[in-house]
Amino acid sequence: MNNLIAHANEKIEMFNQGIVERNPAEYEFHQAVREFTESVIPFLMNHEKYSDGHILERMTEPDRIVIFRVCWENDEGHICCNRAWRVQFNNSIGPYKGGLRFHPNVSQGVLKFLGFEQVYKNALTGLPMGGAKGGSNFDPKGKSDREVMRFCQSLMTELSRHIGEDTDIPAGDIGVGAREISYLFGQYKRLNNRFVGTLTGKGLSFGGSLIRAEATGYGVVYFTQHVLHQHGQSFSDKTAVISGSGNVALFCAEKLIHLGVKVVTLSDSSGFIHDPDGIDLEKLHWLRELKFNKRGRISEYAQQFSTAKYYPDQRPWVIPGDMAFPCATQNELDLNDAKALVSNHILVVAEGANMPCTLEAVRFFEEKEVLFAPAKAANAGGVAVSGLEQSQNSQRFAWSREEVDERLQQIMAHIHKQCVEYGKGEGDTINYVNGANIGGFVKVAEAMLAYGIA
Ligand SMILES: NC(=O)C1=CN([C@@H]2O[C@H](COP(=O)(O)OP(=O)(O)OC[C@H]3O[C@@H](n4cnc5c(N)ncnc54)[C@H](OP(=O)(O)O)[C@@H]3O)[C@@H](O)[C@H]2O)C=CC1
Ligand SMILES: N=C(CCC(=O)O)C(=O)O
Repeated sequence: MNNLIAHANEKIEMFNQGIVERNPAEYEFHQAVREFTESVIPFLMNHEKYSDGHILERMTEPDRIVIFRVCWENDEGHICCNRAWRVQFNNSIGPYKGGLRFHPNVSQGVLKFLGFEQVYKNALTGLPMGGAKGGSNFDPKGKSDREVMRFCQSLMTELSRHIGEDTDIPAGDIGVGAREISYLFGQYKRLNNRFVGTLTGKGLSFGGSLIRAEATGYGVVYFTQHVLHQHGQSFSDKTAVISGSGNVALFCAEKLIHLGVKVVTLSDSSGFIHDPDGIDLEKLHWLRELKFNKRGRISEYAQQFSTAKYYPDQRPWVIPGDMAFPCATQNELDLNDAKALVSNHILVVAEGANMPCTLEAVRFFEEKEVLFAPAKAANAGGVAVSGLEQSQNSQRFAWSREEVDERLQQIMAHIHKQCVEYGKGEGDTINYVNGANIGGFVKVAEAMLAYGIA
């Protein structure tokens, strides 16, 4: 057995050395591929059918990357210039599908990690969706609505050449919410004179789906329920620490509160608030108004509610809780944060954000037998309901809130089932990282091998 493990580790190191050489300085992409191959290469060694065909080399090379300039005029009449990308990673099982991110730290390497993760996340949903990701280094923070509109219209003028309802369907992500999707879709419709579902996360009056805004946050909670149930646990009498205060974090908090969980933290890029009494639905409603409409800062919560305290320039993982939901951004929870959570007897960590835990943190949770729900399984609810939005658009019929939520719950249950099937370890243990990576891999690999050398 030790020889087998040594051989697998040697193959993993050799493959990832090639990834680093072929993709210089794209550190987030290296990290995503390393985590994936640490699950898949040992699986390949026991499944000959996948080991030829150069499958991993092909899977870790995007089909194409479009990179383009976006020029726009600010409110002072000055010309501004940003860079944008669309990484169309893999459409083996369906048209490219994935979000658009507007943030100053967006780079090709970040979007390749996001696009790569999206391929296997989308595969786990069971819906016909390939993987892609796009975005720009444009910072929507502090911009007027008109400036955001001008930027979105300029970006879509180029992006529309590369997308379509059967080609590539973008959606939201960090910095791309309802406002941005509306400007992008309006420009796409104008340029093409076609009203088709080429973006998801649209407004309800123009083809959007009920529950899409809530879907990622709700889905993380549904998935976590399955993980706890699988291990004889439940949400009863539990406390949750959450990071972020955007689309994913606020609806994760909402669903947890609905299910009786005490939510005690939320954060943004300036710091976090701790409310020991718990964030209730009334406080959450105030927060949604603050974040989505007034575009305020989380620090204002502590000014509004005297039970809460604001911690500038810190992350919430020092606050004791049973469950941690990182819902902000990549690598926001490192080894020191993981040690703090374990010292406070954390029971489960569920990733609402994409790759929020560093590899060292994930390995530490594994070593300490913390229940760990990885992003490509736990946060797939958003893209799943995006897929359901496409289904509704195709049939030109909208389902009720209950119908969409029921389908979302079924999809999250299906994802959990695949994780159990492919993640079974010794005894009754389940490695959800292996389960998600291998479950996603198998579906994509079957299609790629069937196509031959393509
Ligand atoms: N939207 C979706 O459908 C899905 C999103 N995700 C992932 O969930 C995460 C959050 O996305 P979403 O809620 O949509 O985005 P939002 O823009 O709505 O919210 C992002 C939140 O994260 C915080 N944040 C962003 N960058 C940083 C940073 N560098 N350091 C600390 N905090 C940061 C923001 O704070 P501030 O306001 O200060 O910037 C904000 O509170 C991302 O990883 C995204 O990829 C995953 C699946 C689906
Ligand atoms: N940002 C998203 C949602 C993508 C989508 O809905 O197409 C993600 O899954 O990371």
